[in-house]
Order: sequence, then C-alpha cells, then structure tokens
Amino acid sequence: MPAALPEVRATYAIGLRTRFRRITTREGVLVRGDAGWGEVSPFWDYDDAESASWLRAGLEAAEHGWPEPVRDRIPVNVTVPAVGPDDAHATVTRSGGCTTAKVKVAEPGQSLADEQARLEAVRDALGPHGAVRIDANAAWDLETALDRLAHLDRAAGGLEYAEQPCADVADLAALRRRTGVPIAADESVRRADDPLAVRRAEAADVVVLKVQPLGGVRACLRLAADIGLPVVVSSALETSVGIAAGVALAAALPELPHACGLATVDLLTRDAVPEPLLPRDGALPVRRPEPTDADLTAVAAGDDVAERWSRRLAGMGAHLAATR
Ligand SMILES: O=C(O)CCC(=O)C1=CC=C[C@@H](O)[C@@H]1C(=O)O
Ligand SMILES: [Mg+2]
Repeated sequence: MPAALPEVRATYAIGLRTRFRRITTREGVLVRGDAGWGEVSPFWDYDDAESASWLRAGLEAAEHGWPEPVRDRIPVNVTVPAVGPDDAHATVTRSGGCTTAKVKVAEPGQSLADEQARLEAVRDALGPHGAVRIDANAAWDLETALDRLAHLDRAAGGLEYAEQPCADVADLAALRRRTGVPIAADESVRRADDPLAVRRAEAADVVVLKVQPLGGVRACLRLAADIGLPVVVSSALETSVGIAAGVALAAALPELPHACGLATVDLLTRDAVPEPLLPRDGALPVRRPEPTDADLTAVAAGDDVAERWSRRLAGMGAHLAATR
C-alpha cells in the first residue's frame, strides 16, 4: 500500500543564478499538513528508492514538525560556486556577514589555476580571520587529492576542511592519515548504505548532514548521535521552506561547532516565501517562513512539470510504504 501522500500546494520551478551541481533550474513540491509547510525536492538524477527519504523529510515537516531548538541563531557559510575570482570575491563580500566560505572545486573543465585564483579571491574577501572550506564532491582519486589539497591549502591561506575529496571511505581514511587538512564526509553519509562506515574507518573529522536526503530532522539527530562526530548541517539547495528544516536540525543539535551550509537561498533567482532565510551578521534566525499565495503563483511550474512530479511522488510514496 502506498504511503499517505501530503497535500501538494505547489510544484515549483526556480532558476539558479549560477550553474550548480550541473543544473540551472531547481524543481520540487511544497506540501502542507497540520504541522506546517514541507518541501520535497530530490534532484532528477535520484530514482524513487533514493528519493523516498526526501519524501519522508517533507512528511515530517508537514505532519509532525520538529524537536525544540536549543539555540536561536545558526552561523552559516557563504557558498561559492565554481565561478571566476571576481565573482567569488563579490559573493563573499555581499554574503550577509559570513565569516566562513565554502568553495566548490573539481568542476569539470576547470584547472588547478582556476581553483587557486578562486580561493585566493575568497581569502582576500574574508580577511585573515575567516575560515575557508572546499567541496570536491568525490571527484578526486587519492593521489590527485593529496596533490590538490597541498596546493589549495596554500592558495586559501589554510583550509578549515575539505568536503568529500574522494568517493571511497577507504580513500578518505588514507587521505586523512596523509594530509594535515581535516576531512569532511558528505556523499559518504547521505548516499551510503552504511553511513556509520565513516566513523569505523576513522575517515572524517566532520560529517555533513542534509535533512532531505537523510529522511528528516529526527533521523539526522539519531544519526548524529550514532556517528559521534562534529556535524555541519547543509542544504540541498531548497527554497526557504526546505532550508527551515535544516535550520531546525542545526538548532536542535546538542553541539554546533562549525558554520552550517544553509545560506543557499541566494543561489536561487527567487524564493517561495516573502521573507527568505538569508544570513545577517553571518547567521540565520531560527524561524519557519511560510509561502503566500502570491509566492506560490510566482514560482509555479508548468502543467507538464507538475504532472511529472505527481507521478514521481507516487513512486516515492510506494517505496516509502514498502520500507516502513
Ligand atoms: O554546503 C553548502 O554550502 C551548500 C550546499 C551544497 O553545497 C550542496 C547542496 C546540494 C547539493 C550538493 O551538490 C552540494 C554539496 O555537495 O554539499
Ligand atoms: Mg558536499
């Protein structure tokens, strides 16, 4: 039997200001239940089985809400896509006071020199006291990672950490033993059959947790407790409706030693709420913005896209029901 699907209030299609993760438009559905608004927006390259966790997170938001916060502001990093140095500099400067930057590297078609120039520009914009982290999205083999990290650590004037430099947990562990740059695991947690393998292999200093891919705020809190490593909560490039779930997780974690990757609404050309979750003084407030009818109309996708999402939701629902 399929899982009960939430009430879909809008299917959205919103442009990205810069190509990110090789996409230029973000799509998803906004749902509404007794506890509030939720977002379900798995990327199109995820099948129904992998997307079922994203639906589970949207259902949690709409039907149950989230645990009580233990803090009221969430320090965040500015996210710098794989852009040129001038754009990277400007992105940091107009970030809303972020003192940590996460810089995308290993973009296909770009050179080490492109990455070095981007990192130098980011350090220049942040000043000496800011923190710079990079994300390679699992692109490098072990030897490439060792070589790149040495160069990029220098260009950045010191890296806070490198997120998912290699795909394999064994390679992350080997790299961690051979470099002074701390390692963060993202895909090895959110797309792995066994997210605890990172801990057992001593493959990471930090884990990146994302609410939708990991099936909700409560599922992430359990995972954080099981893994026992410092957590950075990051977005899955959602509207402020989805970002609010990440904020709720970051607000409920017992410890939050690093800035979170939740300042991504600015990567979208518009948001689905009147008051977007954007940083001020480098932090997001702990609140839950609500879309208005005018917002929903402004972000609404065409009928063909809405029809594709309706079929997709049914497929996710069937998987969720089968795994309950
Ligand atoms: O962590 C951040 O600063 C922003 C979120 C972010 O980088 C990502 C969001 C969505 C998809 C991913 O490719 C990407 C990531 O790998 O962390
Ligand atoms: Mg990542």
